[in-house]
Amino acid sequence: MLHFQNYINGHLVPPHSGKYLPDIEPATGQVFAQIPASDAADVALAVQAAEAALPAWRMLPTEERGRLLVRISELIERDLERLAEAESQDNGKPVGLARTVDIPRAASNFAFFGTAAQHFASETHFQQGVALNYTVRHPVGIVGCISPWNLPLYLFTWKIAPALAAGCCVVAKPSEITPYTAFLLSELCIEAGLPPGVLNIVHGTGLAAGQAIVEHPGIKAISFTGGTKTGQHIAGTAAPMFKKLSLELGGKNPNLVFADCDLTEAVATSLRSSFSNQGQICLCGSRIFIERSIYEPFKQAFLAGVTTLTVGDPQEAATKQGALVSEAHLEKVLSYIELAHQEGGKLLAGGQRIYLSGRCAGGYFLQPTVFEGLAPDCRVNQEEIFGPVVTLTAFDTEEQVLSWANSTEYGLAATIWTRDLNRAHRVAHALHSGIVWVNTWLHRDLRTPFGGVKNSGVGREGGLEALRFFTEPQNVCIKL
Ligand SMILES: NC(=O)C1=CN([C@@H]2O[C@H](COP(=O)(O)OP(=O)(O)OC[C@H]3O[C@@H](n4cnc5c(N)ncnc54)[C@H](O)[C@@H]3O)[C@@H](O)[C@H]2O)C=CC1
Ligand SMILES: O=C(O)/C=C/C=C(\O)C(=O)O
Repeated sequence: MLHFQNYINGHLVPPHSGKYLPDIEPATGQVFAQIPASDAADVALAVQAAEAALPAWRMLPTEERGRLLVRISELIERDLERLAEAESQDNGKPVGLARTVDIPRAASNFAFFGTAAQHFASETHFQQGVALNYTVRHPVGIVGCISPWNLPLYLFTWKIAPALAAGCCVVAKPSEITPYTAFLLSELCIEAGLPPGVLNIVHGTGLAAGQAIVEHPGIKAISFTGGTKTGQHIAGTAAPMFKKLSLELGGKNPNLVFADCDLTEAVATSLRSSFSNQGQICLCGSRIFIERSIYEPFKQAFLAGVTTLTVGDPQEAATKQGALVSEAHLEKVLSYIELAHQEGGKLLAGGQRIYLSGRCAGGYFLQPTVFEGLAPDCRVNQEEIFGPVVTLTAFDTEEQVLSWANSTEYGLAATIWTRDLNRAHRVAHALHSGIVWVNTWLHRDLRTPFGGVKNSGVGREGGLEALRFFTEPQNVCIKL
């Protein structure tokens, strides 16, 4: 049985309470590790360590901070295979996905922000003969980074790397459901020579460790990715304390397929945007709207594609769909499948839990599921399911599909499939969505602003936006 520890003040330490929580492998349903059940006492120690480390870290030349981040990135690349296997075991995702997407992206996050900070310039405002204003961007101080279970190391490092690059010290908490790679990261930070206290990783539940991070008065900003309800709760605690907040929350993303698209490409990418990571990505396109004249050909090709998505042991190379992250999450997704039936949906594919044999007999597997015939305003088409369940709906006009696409409380990402450039721009601008992809999906350039509107969040991550979030601008005005 593995035993993970907290990473506080440069050391791997047990939780103050001495208590541990079980970490379950979703593919088997078996406990494979114990994780610290940390609480406010551990968070207080982490903040103390961060406070001690902050003066030296913020004064370190940007290039030197960058060198350390690039070193961590290199160590992640060196350990790619081990990290990918750990991620797959902890999360249930196919190991091939962890190897090609999750872990390389975690390495890129550190390499990108290690160098991006060196290109982060501040503004001057010159009034001829009157005054010169210049802006200095100071690190916010100690910041809290709280991440979810769906892309564990990918999203954990997406927050930590810019915070460190900006000169902040960090108290971070990975999801208690997928803590493994965050623990391995602490070992790599020690090996890289990151000064003690600069990054502290506290494991435990949201209610104990997470809440303590949000409530600690020494922590000046919170960067959070997770469920919209949790984000709302965090904002309720942090906003009255005047903490800076970056919230990346849920999505119910529309995928708009126009008749003039490249159908083969649209189908292939829609299969990915529907079912990658078992549909557990906030960017997945769970509502597919297809122009009526190509509805049938799209549907037939899409359903043929679904039959190729082998569900199986995440460790096996042939597996395209692994396990859902937990039994509770599987139950939640199954309850939406039941709801889809009640709301009058016609099941086109999947819809059932899968019971594998052998090693994975106790795992949380679900068939990729497709419905049609559901009203755009029904609960299944309005609420975030966060699993391998999508709906197909035919539309007649651009106006109609836009009103359906914009009809949810979310506004994270949207995809448009068309060869008409004018339409692509027009529809993109009319979508209430932080991110719009045209003829692609999850094409990422780490310099771009990342985040949503409406209940999908507050603020933006990525590139300069992240560096701005982790710094406070100070204006200095000199009379000329
Ligand atoms: N936007 C996204 O990408 C994600 C959305 N979700 C959605 O949220 C639903 C619930 O999933 P959960 O695992 O419960 O996600 P969650 O939002 O509860 O968990 C995300 C992180 O927040 C922490 N947390 C929970 N309560 C907290 C609190 N009071 N203070 C501080 N930190 C806290 C958790 O420990 C975890 O590290 C999912 O079914 C899915 O619909 C879940 C994960 C990611
Ligand atoms: O930054 C990305 O490329 C993806 C981010 C995905 C999420 O925030 C999510 O699924 O929660």
